[in-house]
Amino acid sequence: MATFTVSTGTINSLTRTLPLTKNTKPLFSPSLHLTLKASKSTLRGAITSMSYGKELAAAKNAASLAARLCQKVQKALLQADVQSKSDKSPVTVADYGSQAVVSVVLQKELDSASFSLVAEEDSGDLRKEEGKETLQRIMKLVNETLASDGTYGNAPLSEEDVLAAIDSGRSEGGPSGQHWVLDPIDGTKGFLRGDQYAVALGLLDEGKVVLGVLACPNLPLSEEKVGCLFYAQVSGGTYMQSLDGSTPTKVHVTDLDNPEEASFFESFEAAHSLHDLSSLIAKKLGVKAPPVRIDSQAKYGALSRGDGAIYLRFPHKGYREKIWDHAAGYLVVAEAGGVVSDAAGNPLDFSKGRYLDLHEGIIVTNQKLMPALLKAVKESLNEKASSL
Ligand SMILES: Nc1ncnc2c1ncn2[C@@H]1O[C@H](COP(=O)(O)O)[C@@H](OP(=O)(O)O)[C@H]1O
Ligand SMILES: [Mg+2]
Ligand SMILES: [Mg+2]
Ligand SMILES: [Mg+2]
Repeated sequence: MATFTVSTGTINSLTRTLPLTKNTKPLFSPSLHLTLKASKSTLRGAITSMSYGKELAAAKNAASLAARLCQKVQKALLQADVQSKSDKSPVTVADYGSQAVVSVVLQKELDSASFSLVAEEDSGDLRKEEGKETLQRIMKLVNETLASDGTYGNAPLSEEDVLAAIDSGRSEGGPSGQHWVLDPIDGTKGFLRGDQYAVALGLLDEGKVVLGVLACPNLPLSEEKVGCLFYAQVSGGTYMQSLDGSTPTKVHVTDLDNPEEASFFESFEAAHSLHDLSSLIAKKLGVKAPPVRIDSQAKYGALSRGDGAIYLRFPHKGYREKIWDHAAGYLVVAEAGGVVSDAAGNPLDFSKGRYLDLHEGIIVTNQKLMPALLKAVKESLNEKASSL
């Protein structure tokens, strides 16, 4: 097992050198020391001998290519790239383009007759008169991205092909059969700010997540390199490699058992998670470090390799979590030895369609810290309820 420690200073200078457009912030809070524990993978059992080997290879390809498209757009971020969805969340040409690329690659690599995809975006706004110009830009981006790979670019896609690829994501998922689950850009707000985001792709089989792939283009891989691809297969462990395909390393969550030494992740956006509640929970646990606020499922990826020990997510009342916001991240953490549950300690159930039914929120940590975390969560929720 090779263990290497990256000091906070290194992380800050690393993130400062990211080739981003605006508002690039250090990834980690100044007091956090990031310990990355990784063992060199022998690759035995990682890809070849597993039952989802073909699907995993296709998913890694699809997510990496989609990440390439996103990186290109993030570098050239323009206000005109942003559309507003009817639910008022932002959506960019990169969200649509990424979804189209993943859909096309998976269908080319796998049996397209039985293909089912549960994905965040749909083409509704692009089919309107005012979406025409955006659609053309998406088509160009998708074709350029597919051509850049050499394998998929022989016949350029038409506008109708792109719309159909996006709309293949309308599946409802559910408890039977296989369904891909895609968030083409998770952390769109982070993406727009020039911060963290992820392309998150999972595979459900009979209601269980069996594959998870997270492409995190702005997450440091090492002292020299930025951009991580995490992938996990059920019972196969979690691996991390560069987006351009370096040798994978096996990763594991932290083995910390003292909550006072733990640091915790939460959403950058206060609208997505109750920061006051997580600070109360952290205080009860005795956590000394300030919260590490980053966007997207990059939090699950970072936690899977031991950068920080806890992830707390408590949406405001009434919000319903979607499966694509957690499926891939869940498996990446679970296969790295972590535990993901709702605030009452129940496992997440991805078999109920597009939404997750949850008690209050989502908490993530290692097995040793989970009992103390659950206790602190319960006490904090009770306190919050009695103060209302
Ligand atoms: N009010 C809300 N509460 C909780 N989550 C929300 C939210 N509004 C949007 N989200 C979800 O939070 C995700 C981002 O998570 P994070 O805060 O960890 O970056 C968004 O994914 P998208 O960016 O894919 O839309 C979106 O699905
Ligand atoms: Mg969204
Ligand atoms: Mg999302
Ligand atoms: Mg998204």
